[in-house]
Amino acid sequence: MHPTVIDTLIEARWIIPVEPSSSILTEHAIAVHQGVIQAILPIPEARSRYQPAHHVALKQHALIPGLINLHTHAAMTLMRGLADDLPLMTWLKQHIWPAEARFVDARFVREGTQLACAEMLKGGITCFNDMYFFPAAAAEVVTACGLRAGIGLVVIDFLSAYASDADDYLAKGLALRDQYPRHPLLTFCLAPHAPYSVSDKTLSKVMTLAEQLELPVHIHVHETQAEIEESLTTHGIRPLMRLQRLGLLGPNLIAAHMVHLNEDEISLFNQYGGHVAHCPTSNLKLASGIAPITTLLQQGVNVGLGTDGAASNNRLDMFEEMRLCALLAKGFSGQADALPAWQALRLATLNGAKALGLEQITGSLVAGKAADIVAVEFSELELSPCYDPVSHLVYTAGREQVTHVWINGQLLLDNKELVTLKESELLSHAAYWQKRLTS
Ligand SMILES: CSC[C@H]1O[C@@H](n2cnc3c(O)ncnc32)[C@H](O)[C@@H]1O
Ligand SMILES: [Zn+2]
Repeated sequence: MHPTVIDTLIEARWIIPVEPSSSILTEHAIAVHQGVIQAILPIPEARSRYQPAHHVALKQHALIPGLINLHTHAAMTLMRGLADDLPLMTWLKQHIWPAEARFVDARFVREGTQLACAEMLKGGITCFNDMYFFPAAAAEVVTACGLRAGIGLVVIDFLSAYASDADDYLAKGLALRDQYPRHPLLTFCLAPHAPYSVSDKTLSKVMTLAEQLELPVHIHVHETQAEIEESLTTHGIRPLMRLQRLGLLGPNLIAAHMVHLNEDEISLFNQYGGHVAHCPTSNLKLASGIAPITTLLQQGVNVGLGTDGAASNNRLDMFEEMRLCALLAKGFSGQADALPAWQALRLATLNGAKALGLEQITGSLVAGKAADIVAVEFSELELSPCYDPVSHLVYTAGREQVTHVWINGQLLLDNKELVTLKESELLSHAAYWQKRLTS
């Protein structure tokens, strides 16, 4: 029988598909053609069955599904370290929002998002769920770099350089979505910033549009105790109940943070089938608290992982989020098995894909899904010996060990070198913005 011609054959010491079972395949290869995983086979069988245009043999590596950053503000890389060691509301109102009012324009978002894409690619992130001003600039960057993204059609009830009022934000967002019909890498979410910054009237419009256009809704919710107290004072009701009253709870909701929740709220959120973007580092750094992830997972809520923006994390590093979420769940519950390594890996991959409605496309390595693949090298001293590669991935490895990244079958990180972005250009953009933000 003649071998089948394919684009790429990637051989590795281990393949960790994440689905359908928690199995680890040893000395296997992934056959990729036209952006799609064709098969995962033992290396000798793959070699005889396929004739690849590109053959990549990764002898000391594990292949994992691309990591999915379920909540970020990519362009905020340009504000990393601008204001640290502050609680959320002081950080936002006294530092970040004034800086955004002065400096954020389409160029800021383009160059900040490029910087974020570079950092995320180098750390094995293949897909991110973004929420920021000038989303057209982010969409342009994402498509040029070849990442996958959920672009937030942001709306907030204040004037910015991007839009004048809620209707203007929504009109601009919908026009952007119309520019990318059925794009292979871009999806769109309606992104009302938070219950405290978006009025009932605007949230109702978001709900109607989400239903009409079948769009997910991405929003910050119950991030701090102060948010809940302010809502009780202003609306006489907790934010989550307000979202329920406005019809926003449901399987299309991606709720970022969800730190302060009572038992009734967890059960209500679960009944509606919403998704949580857990951001453990940002929640610690802004002193917001620790989200009750073990309880959410026990109830059956789909929980993914996010970094939040680089100005509140300060890294866009999903290896760190995996490790931290597993450790916090143990410490918080007093149970060492509260969130095992396998589950942390699932949160960072398949659960993120589910939240974005992309579970048929990405989040695991199975035939028929897009080839969103990350290679992690295991030859460092601290990764030897290796009894369990998933244990090392979550508890020991870091983004420094990521060597190759494919998205939709396209090689975007080749032996730690970015293929579609120039690091020297990114550094000069960063220097430009540093000068502007400090002048
Ligand atoms: C209107 S664009 C998005 C908006 O969100 C701000 N932001 C960044 N991180 C957080 C966070 O953790 N909670 C709330 N808001 C956040 C960002 O600065 C933009 O203004
Ligand atoms: Zn955020």
